[in-house]
Amino acid sequence: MTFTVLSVASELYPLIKTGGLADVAGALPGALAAEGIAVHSLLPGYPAVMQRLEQAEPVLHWDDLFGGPGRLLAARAAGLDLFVIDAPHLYARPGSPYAGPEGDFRDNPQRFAGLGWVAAELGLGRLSGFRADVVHAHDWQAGLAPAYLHYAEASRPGTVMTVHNLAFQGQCAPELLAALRLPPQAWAMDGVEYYGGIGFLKAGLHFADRITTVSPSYAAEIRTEEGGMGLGGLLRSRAADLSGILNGIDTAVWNPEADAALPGPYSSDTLSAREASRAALRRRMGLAERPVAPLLGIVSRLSWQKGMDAVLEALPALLGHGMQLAVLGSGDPALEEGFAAAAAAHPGQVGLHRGYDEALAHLVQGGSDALLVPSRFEPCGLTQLCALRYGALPVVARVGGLADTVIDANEMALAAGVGTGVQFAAAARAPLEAALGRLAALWQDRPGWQQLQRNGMAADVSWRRPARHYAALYRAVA
Ligand SMILES: Nc1ncnc2c1ncn2[C@@H]1O[C@H](COP(=O)(O)OP(=O)(O)O[C@H]2O[C@H](CO)[C@@H](O)[C@H](O)[C@H]2O)[C@@H](O)[C@H]1O
Repeated sequence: MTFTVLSVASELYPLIKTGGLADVAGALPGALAAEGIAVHSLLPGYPAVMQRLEQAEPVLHWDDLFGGPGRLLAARAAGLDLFVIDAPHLYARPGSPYAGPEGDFRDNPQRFAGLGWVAAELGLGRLSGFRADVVHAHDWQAGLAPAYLHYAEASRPGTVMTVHNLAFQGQCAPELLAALRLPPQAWAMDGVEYYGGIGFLKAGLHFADRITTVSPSYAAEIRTEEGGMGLGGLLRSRAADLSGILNGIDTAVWNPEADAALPGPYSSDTLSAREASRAALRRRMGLAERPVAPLLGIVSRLSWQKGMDAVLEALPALLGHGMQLAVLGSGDPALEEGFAAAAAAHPGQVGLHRGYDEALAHLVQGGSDALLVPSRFEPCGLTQLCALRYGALPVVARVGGLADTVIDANEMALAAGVGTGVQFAAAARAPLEAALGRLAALWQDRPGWQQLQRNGMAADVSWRRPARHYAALYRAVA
């Protein structure tokens, strides 16, 4: 019989995406198919999702799904097998899946309890003809699924909880316990209680059979007091069940040899053809033609996590090396303003595109000489993987998945011919400045630089290896 996994996530590329979670949830099913694992993805029926469904068929109905009627649709879209929760009172809101103009939706606890509860229903076999061997919950939005499955006190599938970002934990008031269909005994340290409230991620981390996060280094970091962000103790107590599995990227979506967002294709054998992408990026970002020093790119949420304040602080040093900066991002208004001011003060040298633009993200990867990722913490990071594949040298903070995926071009690595980028100590001005100095020195040796590009482009950043790890984990918990 086919081994089946129910993947539960609040985002799924290409249907709905605010960050890397969507990329992972969208790419893993295809990669797992090669391992003989069939994945069905459960997600909320936001308008953007409902519009894209093919062959949607109602298969379950509830009169009261956390405040209104709901249906479960079995559907396909973008080559994925989906279960979509059609519950307009919870999900029929345009824009972000989490927030409106006034901030986070106040009923997010009910909205994502709905996601976890339907996951548990499916896991418990309520839909005839569907049986999951494993329920895989991603991030806090799916965190209650393992709790509902536990409290059902019935035969249940294995459960896996994956942390994509420990900073987002999903908490709500204790008074909601009954409204969220959690039994009274759930109100305990040994249950969903978390610092006096109900913790969605805490619940998932407590009840899931296995916990994963998206890199081995982050798996170690989150067991520390500081990296644990309040959950370090729990994660230490579950250390035996916690592992890190690196993310991959979809190498069909991210392929410089066939990318419609680039002016032309290139490969590691035809690096000179990359020039056209660099010229296009310069035009797009209003940057001067200036081949004397590397053009640095950023594709990022502009946030504290991503260390973008350090980039602004190190900007004089960056410009002092003659480097240029092309920034694609949005987020924290103060940081957006900071980069806008920098672009205004240094026309032709600093370019900014505020907002989210998928095609431009590809052009930044294809046109930059190096990609800056100075995160304070980074569970895995996907943009540095894209950079490796596109021949942009990743310049990354030595944290989490950035430390695990980029080989620092230090002397030994250069001598061994294995470097792929530059690492530096943390998201602070001085180490970043030092890293820029090293980058400028590497740039002086053009054949050496091209070797680093080729090393990066030869790295396997696909989902092949990670999918094997997930498959082994699933089979171990089923
Ligand atoms: N302005 C913009 N325009 C277009 N595209 C943009 C963009 N800004 C960001 N992106 C894209 O959004 C994704 C961001 O993914 P990341 O993994 O880098 O970070 P994120 O913090 O969202 O994910 C969290 O989950 C993922 C998945 O596990 C972890 O890798 C990560 O460390 C963790 O913080 C990438 O695909 C990137 O190209």
